[in-house]
Amino acid sequence: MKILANDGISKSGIVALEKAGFEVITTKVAQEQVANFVNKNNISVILVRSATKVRKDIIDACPGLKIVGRGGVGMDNIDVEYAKSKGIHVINTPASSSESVAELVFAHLFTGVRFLHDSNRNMPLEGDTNFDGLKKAYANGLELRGKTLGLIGMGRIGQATAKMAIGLGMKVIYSDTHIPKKDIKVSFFDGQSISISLVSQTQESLFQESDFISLHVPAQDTHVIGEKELEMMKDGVGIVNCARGGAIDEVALVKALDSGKVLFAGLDVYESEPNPEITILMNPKISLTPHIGAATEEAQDRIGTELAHQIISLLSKSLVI
Ligand SMILES: O=C(O)[C@H](O)COP(=O)(O)O
Repeated sequence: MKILANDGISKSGIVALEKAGFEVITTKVAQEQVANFVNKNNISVILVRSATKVRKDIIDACPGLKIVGRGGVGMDNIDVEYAKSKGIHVINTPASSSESVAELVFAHLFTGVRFLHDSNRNMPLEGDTNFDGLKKAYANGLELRGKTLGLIGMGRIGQATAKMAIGLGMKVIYSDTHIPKKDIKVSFFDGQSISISLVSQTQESLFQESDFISLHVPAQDTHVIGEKELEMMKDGVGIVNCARGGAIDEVALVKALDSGKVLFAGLDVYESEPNPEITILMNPKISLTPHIGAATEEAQDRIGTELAHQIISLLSKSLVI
């Protein structure tokens, strides 16, 4: 059986799949050529990340497809129900990247409270005498310790973020209509652990109480944070979005950054991806990354291995012929 890993797959995934007798093709096929390539090469399994879309058109055009695999969490680039209705198995790897995304959330938080994104751009070149001026400009940093982090969404990534926040000495609050309460267990290097019980609260109260807010929601049809929600927040709040672009109204965010209502934003995802708006890209109060929450060697290694195991297991159960 042939597998097209169109957005790449880790070496560990390739090794496991090849060991099981699959041929893994990692050529990047342009979106409009995917159906043609799949049919021409008798591809049975297509593996994607967020870049390649597996929509109805591809599913209809490729009757030989048996499995669509998403190396990652969000399935918004795949017409999941339609694929299933055609007898195609759709799999993803929801647990593999939580720690990596949570660490990126903190990279943005630390960046925001110490202005790293701005100071990196402005450090004086040779002969420039403005070092002291910059020292003054970035003199009002904040500590995360002791501050309140509000998490919108308490799934796996929300929980991993909560653990790190608790480890740093932050107070964690959250809002998630699907998870009314959650015990967060933080384990330390010496084997000891603590467990903290959290209870979901309304988004409104979370907006009012949080010093920093991080989003952990799937793709949305409507904004979770817009003008009205921003108004409810504390003055000088910091906001991080490593979830999905549509969760924040970027026009309202830029306005709130300009007015000083929001101190900084850390964005890994954008309303118009892969070409974020220039007002976002040029904003000195936004720390930017190009949708790299899951882009660590460790996460991709786990993702590749998990995809391989799932594919092999589906076949061994004779679910896919
Ligand atoms: O949903 C996910 O898993 C993340 O958004 C990562 O997407 P990526 O695999 O395209 O990096």
